Amino acid sequence: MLTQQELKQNAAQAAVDYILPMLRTDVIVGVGTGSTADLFIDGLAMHKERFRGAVSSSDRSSARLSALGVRVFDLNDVQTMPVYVDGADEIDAGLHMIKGGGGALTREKIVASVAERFVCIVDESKLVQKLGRFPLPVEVIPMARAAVARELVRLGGQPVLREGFVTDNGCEILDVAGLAIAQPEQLEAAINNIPGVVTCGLFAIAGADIALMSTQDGVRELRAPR
Ligand SMILES: O=C(CO)[C@H](O)[C@H](O)COP(=O)(O)O
Repeated sequence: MLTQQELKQNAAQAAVDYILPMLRTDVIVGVGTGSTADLFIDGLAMHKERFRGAVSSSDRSSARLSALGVRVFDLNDVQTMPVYVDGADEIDAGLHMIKGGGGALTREKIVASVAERFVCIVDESKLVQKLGRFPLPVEVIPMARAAVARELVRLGGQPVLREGFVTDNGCEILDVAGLAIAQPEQLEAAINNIPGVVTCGLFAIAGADIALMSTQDGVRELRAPR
């Protein structure tokens, strides 16, 4: 029986194997944030001579990449990336995700939007029939925290401020429990439209293109049905 850590390691290694054919000395790789992404960074860094560098979605991942000798680029200096690799807190069969457990959701959405392909690395515990068991992180401008929270209650959620946490963008996170996420694209748009919301952790309008999901029987490749 593989532990969750071993499952994460297998998903991360599968992503390294998946992107190896894309690496060239002018290629920049998009890199996510979290414990699974950390394992991907460690594996990726072993091939650092084969690609130019990385754009990361958090100060934490940038520090890990730099410490392992991978050059970290500012997204403003990068026009294209073949791939963005990141974990998720939940993923459904349509490859819609909830992300932001680590608080990096906004930069994750930005870097992913520039990359040609989003490869999600998860262990099978993250696969759900319907998103919403994991409280949805919503990054908010601090002065709008209470106003946004009232709107989230109107949408049926129970927002809780992530105490003592400030994002890399100097903002706050509301973790919203109790949302029935029947239509993830519509809910993502509705929440992102609330004044004061920087972004929400639903990645549904643009979900993952491929998920490498590790199971007790090996890594399964899931593709978005679009
Ligand atoms: O969205 C994220 C961070 O903001 C992570 O991808 C998500 O929280 C999954 O993390 P882990 O791989 O540690 O389970």
